[in-house]
Amino acid sequence: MNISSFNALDSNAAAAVLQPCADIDRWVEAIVAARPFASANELLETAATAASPFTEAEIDAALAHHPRIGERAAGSSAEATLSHLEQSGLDIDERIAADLLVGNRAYEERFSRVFLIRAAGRTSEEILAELHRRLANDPATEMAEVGEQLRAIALLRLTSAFDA
Ligand SMILES: NC(=O)NC1=NC(=O)NC1=O
Repeated sequence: MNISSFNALDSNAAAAVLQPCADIDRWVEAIVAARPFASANELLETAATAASPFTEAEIDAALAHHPRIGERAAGSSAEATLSHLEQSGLDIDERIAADLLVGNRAYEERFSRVFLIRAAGRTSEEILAELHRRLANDPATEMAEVGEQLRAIALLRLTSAFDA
């Protein structure tokens, strides 16, 4: 989509473009309200600022839709399609899949939410190493890291939506 057609959308339609990037109403509404944008980059800057930080409540609500790393996103929603696309580049073999399953479970036990990481541009080994590293985080540190990953995924999704 180009920025001028995004500017011209009514608020609901504009929000529908943004929601699959991060299902956080405050964030979506802040970007919609900041229109018109002179460029896609201006939209991205607004989005980055509005996502710094996401609150714990916003993060936990948004994570409800993220599939586990290594698992196929359920359904055919825009968000599920994006998740699948982002994870399709992962070269997950038997061993890695087993280690991710164990690691995801341990992470969910410890932090009571799904392990979230920007998968695009990372190998499955890097993701497994990050999972093990972050498992050792204290809850507050990990909360901040999750927020950063959610922000990175949202901005990546926005960038491809506006081919910025
Ligand atoms: N649990 C996850 O990390 N999920 C995801 N990471 C991505 O980059 N896309 C996802 O859906």
